[in-house]
Amino acid sequence: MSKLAADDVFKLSPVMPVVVIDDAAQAEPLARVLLASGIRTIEVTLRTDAALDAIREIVKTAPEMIVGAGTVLNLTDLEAAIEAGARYALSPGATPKLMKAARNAKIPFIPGVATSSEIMRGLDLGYTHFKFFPAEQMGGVAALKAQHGPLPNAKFCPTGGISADKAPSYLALPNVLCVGGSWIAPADKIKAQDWAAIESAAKQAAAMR
Ligand SMILES: O=C(O)C(=O)C[C@H](O)[C@H](O)COP(=O)(O)O
Repeated sequence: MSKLAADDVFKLSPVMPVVVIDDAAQAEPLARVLLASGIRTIEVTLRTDAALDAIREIVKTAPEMIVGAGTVLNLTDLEAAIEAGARYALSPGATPKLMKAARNAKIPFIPGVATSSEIMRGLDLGYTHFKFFPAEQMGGVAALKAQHGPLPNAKFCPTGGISADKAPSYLALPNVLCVGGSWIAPADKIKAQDWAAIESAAKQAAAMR
């Protein structure tokens, strides 16, 4: 399978659903309902014991879904994500060690940043695409607007505290290619298998931009 670029990842969908999956059996129906709603990608956070199995399950049962791994905190997580079949990896932050090593990885790695210095460290190492985390708490739309002046080459997927009503103002910014969030498929709705609620939020998200 050809390697995606970070730019390709950011252009898959205006909204990247960030999910916490407790039971890998929920992965296939979740991927199916997102695909049917027009969402082609999903970020499975490596926060649960079931996460890697959930990624494997999606790769096997819903191959049209482009699955990424979130909460990739170190090289061990990155290797595990690649082994499970993730097509990209994201982190809430990034250590210099992880950013340096991940440049040669088989999948694109998207570091998390919250300040100008963190963005500049990433740019120095050749990264241009970043997760802005936690977006709302770190200044939201106004902060990203301010970063665009001095750092126009940095592109962002803001994530953290974003909801359906807040997403459009992020997506209108020139340095934002997509937004991430758990509001499309929150953990309680996945657990309850409330696919109808997830479908309705996903359809609304797919139509944004
Ligand atoms: O686990 C990670 O890799 C993260 O970076 C954290 C998630 O992106 C946020 O937890 C998004 O969640 P909401 O704020 O509920 O939309």
